[in-house]
Amino acid sequence: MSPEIRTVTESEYPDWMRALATGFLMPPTPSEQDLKVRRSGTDLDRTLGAFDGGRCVATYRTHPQWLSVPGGARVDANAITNITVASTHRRRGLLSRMMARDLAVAKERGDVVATLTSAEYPIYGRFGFAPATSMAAWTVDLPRTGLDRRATGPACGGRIDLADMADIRALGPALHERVAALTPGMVSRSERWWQLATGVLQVSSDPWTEPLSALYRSASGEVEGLVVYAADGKWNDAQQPLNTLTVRDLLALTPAAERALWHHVCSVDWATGVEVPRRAPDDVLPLLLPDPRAARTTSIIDGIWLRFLDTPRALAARTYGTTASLVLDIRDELGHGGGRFLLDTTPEGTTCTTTTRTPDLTLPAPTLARLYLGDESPHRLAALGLLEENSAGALTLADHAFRTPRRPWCPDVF
Ligand SMILES: CC(=O)SCCNC(=O)CCNC(=O)[C@H](O)C(C)(C)COP(=O)(O)OP(=O)(O)OC[C@H]1O[C@@H](n2cnc3c(N)ncnc32)[C@H](O)[C@@H]1OP(=O)(O)O
Repeated sequence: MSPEIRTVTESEYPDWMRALATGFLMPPTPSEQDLKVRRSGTDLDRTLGAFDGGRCVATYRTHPQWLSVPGGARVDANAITNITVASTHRRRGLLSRMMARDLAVAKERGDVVATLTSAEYPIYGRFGFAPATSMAAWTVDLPRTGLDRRATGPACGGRIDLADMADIRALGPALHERVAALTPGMVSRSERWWQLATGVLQVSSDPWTEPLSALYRSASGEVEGLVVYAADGKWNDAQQPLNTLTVRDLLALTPAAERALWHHVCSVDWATGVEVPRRAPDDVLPLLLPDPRAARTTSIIDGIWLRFLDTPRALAARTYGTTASLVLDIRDELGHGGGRFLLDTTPEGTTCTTTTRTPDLTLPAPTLARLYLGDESPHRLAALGLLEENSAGALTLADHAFRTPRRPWCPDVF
């Protein structure tokens, strides 16, 4: 008999957690404390398990989320996480069954998109997802930056103040929301997210050490940025400091804050390197340095993966770079996001409605997901055979409409 897929009950939760830890190749038995902390962040109504002979053999969980889109609006997202299938039950369709069930529920609930961050690239394309943001890892060779190490603070009238975790907890959430309104691709951070980031809640599988932090305040005293970083404490045999700082979070509301915070991190005594694991590929970091070659991108990978549940609402929620009228024929093999839509966007507003008009562009829903937040160029996607131009000029128009001045970015993995 094939395993039964259903929501998980309170008494089954420890078994579900054991299956999750096993699937992620972690020590399978969570401590009582870990169970308590993880349970407090789990909505059992949105937690699926597959059960075979009374044992949990697959896990799947979702939580509510908003996703920031170009122009600053937010769309409701079904954020998917904690997916595992036991090695004894892999490739028998369990993920496919859990995904089909959950996407239908999310659509019914009225979510506009589903989101996830993917453990491995090949898993989710078949379910209509595609990467909508990119994540770059940067490494900075501090002795080569050419920065004036005598400089002590921002030149623009603002100031940097050292902070502690209580400051970050108190001031971070509002700052994050303001930055998200300017940054397509960012997703909501719950109170729990801030508690985990600042050590109020801790789980042994993700050990937390208290980081260093600082705030940027504008000349008028307003908090416009924060940075959170940790040092690795390394020295060489000749008793010379060789610390590498790892930036856990850097949020900047204004260019002045962004410049000041990078300058601060790149000027800390004892530090010879800075690692920045999750930034946009077009981050201004290198160009802030007198020698931009001191900052290298060490990897660029996919960030947030997106699939449409309500395509017209998603398209109407964002703003566009130019006035455009485009008929998009969207193919979605699993349903939920397909159809032919007329996207009409003017400075006064945007509408997106079902139409029978001849299409200007034909594309699968995952291709639209790549375009949606502005990370990709329709011309590039057409060159890859992922998008078809049906009327002359439509590609160029779509390029001007969909691209954003700076690439979308999501600093979070969930
Ligand atoms: C959002 C997150 O939580 S990301 C974390 C995802 N989890 C993991 O990576 C943990 C380790 N991996 C696993 O637990 C499992 O391999 C899973 C969950 C990725 C896949 O579960 P399964 O039940 O084996 O998937 P299912 O049988 O439904 O596969 C459906 C299709 O996807 C393909 N597929 C599934 N996983 C993978 C993969 N990792 N790489 C490539 N193809 C894959 C299957 O081959 C199958 O293709 P087919 O229809 O052409 O035969």
